[in-house]
Amino acid sequence: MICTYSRCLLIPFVKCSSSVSGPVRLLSYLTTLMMALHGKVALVTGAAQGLGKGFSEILLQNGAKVALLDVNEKGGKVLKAAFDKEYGPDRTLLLTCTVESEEQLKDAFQKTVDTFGGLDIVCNNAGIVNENNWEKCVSINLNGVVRGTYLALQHMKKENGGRGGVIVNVSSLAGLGPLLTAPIYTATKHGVVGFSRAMADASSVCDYGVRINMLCPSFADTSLLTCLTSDETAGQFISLRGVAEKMKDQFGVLEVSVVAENFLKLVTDESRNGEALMVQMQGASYVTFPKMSA
Ligand SMILES: NC(=O)C1=CN([C@@H]2O[C@H](COP(=O)(O)OP(=O)(O)OC[C@H]3O[C@@H](n4cnc5c(N)ncnc54)[C@H](O)[C@@H]3O)[C@@H](O)[C@H]2O)C=CC1
Ligand SMILES: CC/C=C\CC(=O)/C=C/C=C\C=C\C=C\[C@@H](O)[C@@H](O)C/C=C\CCC(=O)O
Repeated sequence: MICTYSRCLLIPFVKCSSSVSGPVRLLSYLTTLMMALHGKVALVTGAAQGLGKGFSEILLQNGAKVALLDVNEKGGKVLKAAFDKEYGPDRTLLLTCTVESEEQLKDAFQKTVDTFGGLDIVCNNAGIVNENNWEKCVSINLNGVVRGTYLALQHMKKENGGRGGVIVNVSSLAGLGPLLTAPIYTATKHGVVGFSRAMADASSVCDYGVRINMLCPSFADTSLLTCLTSDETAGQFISLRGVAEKMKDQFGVLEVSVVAENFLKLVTDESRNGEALMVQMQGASYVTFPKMSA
């Protein structure tokens, strides 16, 4: 499959451990050179587990170098060790930080650029469900995405000497329609969609050279799903636990790899800007938003 992103082949990653012979290692090296994202630098927030881990892995499999940002230092170290073994120690950079802190996130972006020499792909993925501590949910899910988008543009937009590139902000199906069991979560994800669409239009008009898209998955097989029915995070909506469970059964639960494959489409398809890709069990489709009058 020829990918327009860099006119290279999107080919299955040849797994290569350190114990294999020279020719195989050479093949692995040549394969990496042919990868669609070879030479690209990516940054993923919330990378230590779940969807962020899946996004980071598919970026590595396609040749990118990846900065792994997460507040969970222990989880990040476990993932970094696994990626070092699979892809080599120079392909990833682990940075422990919270997206709630301007200072920490700014420092992480700078360390990424200083280490890898630039920035081409940013995935603002970190997110939580907490209808109890709803201010924290807004702070991470919406404010964190705004912060990560602005910091990404500082480094990526052409007027700043950046290389351009793509930002994928992770929303949800709950960013397109109301999830009655989690109204604050719904609000944050709707906010991610509205903000990202406006920023994509601004980027186009101002010629930043940066595409900004949204990923809107349905329920996916990660630890976040436990928040649907947990007293601590469901808050006053715990009485709707049954409704949440029924919705999950009706919508089904996506494999992380399926969400990651659709994430890669938003990264590599240079025709997409300001678009929301909905990922559901029955497949993925781009959202058609209502046209406003001129
Ligand atoms: N799992 C699902 O059903 C769906 C998830 N999403 C979204 O996907 C994104 C990832 O969610 P999952 O992987 O499912 O959750 P997860 O809970 O498995 O992983 C979230 C990651 O983000 C990190 N994180 C949390 N707060 C952070 C902060 N303040 N700063 C930095 N890192 C932080 C966590 O440590 C964790 O590694 C979220 O934005 C979520 O809203 C969207 C649709 C469906
Ligand atoms: C509490 C959050 C739990 C897990 C993370 C997450 O984001 C899961 C979201 C899963 C499903 C949300 C569904 C929302 C559905 C309703 O809003 C309906 O209005 C359907 C909305 C869009 C459907 C698109 C379509 O098929 O037309």
